[in-house]
Amino acid sequence: MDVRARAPGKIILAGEHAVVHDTTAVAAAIDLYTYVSLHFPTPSENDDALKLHLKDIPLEFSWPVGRLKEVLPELGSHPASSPSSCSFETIKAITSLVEEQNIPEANIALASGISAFLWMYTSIHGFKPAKAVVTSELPLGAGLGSSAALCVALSAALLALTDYVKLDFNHQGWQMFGDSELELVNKWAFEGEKIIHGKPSGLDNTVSTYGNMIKFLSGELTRIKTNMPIKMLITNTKVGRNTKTLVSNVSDRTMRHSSAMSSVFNAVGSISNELASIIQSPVSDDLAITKKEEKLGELMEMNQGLLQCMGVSHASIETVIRITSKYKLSTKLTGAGGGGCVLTLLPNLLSGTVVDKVIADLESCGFQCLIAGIGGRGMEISCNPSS
Ligand SMILES: Nc1ncnc2c1ncn2[C@@H]1O[C@H](COP(=O)(O)OP(=O)(O)O)[C@@H](O)[C@H]1O
Ligand SMILES: C[C@@](O)(CCOP(=O)(O)O)CC(=O)O
Ligand SMILES: [Mg+2]
Repeated sequence: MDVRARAPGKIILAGEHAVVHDTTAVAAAIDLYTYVSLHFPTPSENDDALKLHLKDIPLEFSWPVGRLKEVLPELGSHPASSPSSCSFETIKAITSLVEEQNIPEANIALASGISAFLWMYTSIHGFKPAKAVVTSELPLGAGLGSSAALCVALSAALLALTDYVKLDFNHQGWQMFGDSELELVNKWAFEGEKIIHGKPSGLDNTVSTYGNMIKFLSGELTRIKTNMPIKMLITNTKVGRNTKTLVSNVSDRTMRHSSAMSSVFNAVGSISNELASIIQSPVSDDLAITKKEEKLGELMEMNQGLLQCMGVSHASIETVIRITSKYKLSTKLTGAGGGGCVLTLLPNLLSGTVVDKVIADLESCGFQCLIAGIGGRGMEISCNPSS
């Protein structure tokens, strides 16, 4: 039996980092996905290994199940219905299993994703031989939530082949999970994110699981119904960064200046709440939309100022801000910052010619632009992967 799961990336419209410190953030799924296929070998295949194929890189890893049993003896007996955190000892054991695979130095950032795979796989399926294949349309480590999309797609594919999920195996194409199943997927994905991010808020895995646009506060989501079309230009500065380090740098700054940082986080929370209410309030005509867009743009600029205050902006991000401000457009970083991707609000009445000019200007600096659909589908599963 094979399954294929997909989970979307995301953009954060307001509230990254502050959300880790328990303030509100607003995020939306985007129509770029990570896909995970899972195959259990039949007895005739005579395969006694757990295999992971990262197809886009491309890299393949293989662990004989005997080796997994030897290094992770206490795993494999845990019920998949109650997600648990990876202990310090287990993460050390998993790290040694990953190191044995001799990942090329250029791809070493993948180690945490591979560790998350090993933890989630062995926690849910124990030492059963299998092959997982991962592909992604998302840039990795660029602020669009590739880590969460990987964990959600993995969690969904793994759970789909347990008794905890009821699937329609005759269904052609993508199907959704029920509410309690989605909740379980999200919880396991959060455990995977912890291995990659250290201290995630849970925002990224939640929006990737449920899709749409959400407001998120202290682990709780509220769905947002948008009452206006929102178009964002996503610019990838192509400056590599790592969410775990950036989140930990912000926490260190918070330790040093707790009162000042708490005011910064509060201000971000107010921005997220105002942004969410603007998006949800009814609109009568184009003029009303333009007025709302002006407010949204201003809030994005304010949020960017506070992210700069947290120490997570970057020269490349400032360059995008400078270029887009020539066209009177508002820009903020999205995700953990330090490089990665940047959002620019594109007003609905902005002409295509101007958009083309902005993109040409940005791309002439070596950046890469894309316009993704916002607020779409969450995690889905296909039981007929070839269809
Ligand atoms: N398709 C994938 N295959 C393997 N690892 C992945 C994949 N997607 C994400 N990861 C893991 O997540 C890390 C990037 O996560 P992170 O730094 O949080 O940035 P972001 O989530 O914004 O892309 C990668 O370095 C890798 O360890
Ligand atoms: C910085 C943060 O708010 C978002 C990180 O997103 P990303 O991994 O950069 O896509 C961290 C979090 O919410 O866990
Ligand atoms: Mg991430």
